[in-house]
Amino acid sequence: MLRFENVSKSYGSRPVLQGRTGHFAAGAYALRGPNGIGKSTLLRALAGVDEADGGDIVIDGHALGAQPAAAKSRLSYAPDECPVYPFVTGRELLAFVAWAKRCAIPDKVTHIVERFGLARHLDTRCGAMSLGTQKKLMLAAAWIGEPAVLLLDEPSNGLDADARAVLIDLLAAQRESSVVFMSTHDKAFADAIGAAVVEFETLTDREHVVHSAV
Ligand SMILES: Nc1ncnc2c1ncn2[C@@H]1O[C@H](COP(=O)(O)OP(=O)(O)OP(=O)(O)O)[C@@H](O)[C@H]1O
Repeated sequence: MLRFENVSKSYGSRPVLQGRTGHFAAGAYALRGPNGIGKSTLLRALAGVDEADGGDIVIDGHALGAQPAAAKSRLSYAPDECPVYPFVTGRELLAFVAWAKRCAIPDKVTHIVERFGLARHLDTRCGAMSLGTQKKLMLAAAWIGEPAVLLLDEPSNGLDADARAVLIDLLAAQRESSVVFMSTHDKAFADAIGAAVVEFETLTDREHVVHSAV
């Protein structure tokens, strides 16, 4: 479902990703590694948000380079910090994501919005939301479009205890049918989801990784 090979990325003359390779079947995976090693950079490259300099990325059978629209329609990405426009309301953000994915907002997302207690914030501008509320909104949006691959950057960061429990429940269910590939320093959260630990350093072309964690 998620396959990437020899992914590389530099910022200026500084290489951050070199030869990162991984194959992942449906399941949940907790990407671990020290601060600054490149986890967020890898997730952005896999999402096509920040284009890789080299390598191949395939999302649910679609090459991100050759078929970007098809590949992006099969993935969702929730960044750690929300790059949302401050003047857009929560409702407008969800509508925008649905428009970008050429689909309606599914009942499941409406249900997630309710479970996160987001309904009363939907007409608030994102810039006026707390960081935790913005985070919940971005996470709810990740369920739009029935993604085969969910790329989540530090998904438990900033969530209150109730929202964290809801997210654990959602991801534990989602891993049965999708790849949930998330960076996290939160071991208890990853364990509660039943996520397999993937050390960033092991994602190399020297050690060809094939993971299955359902
Ligand atoms: N847009 C950018 N421009 C220049 N350098 C960047 C940029 N984004 C990230 N970096 C650098 O790339 C390296 C990897 O950063 P990244 O955020 O991917 O690490 P990380 O493993 O996710 O860290 P953390 O665990 O702290 O979230 C860091 O040295 C960072 O300073």
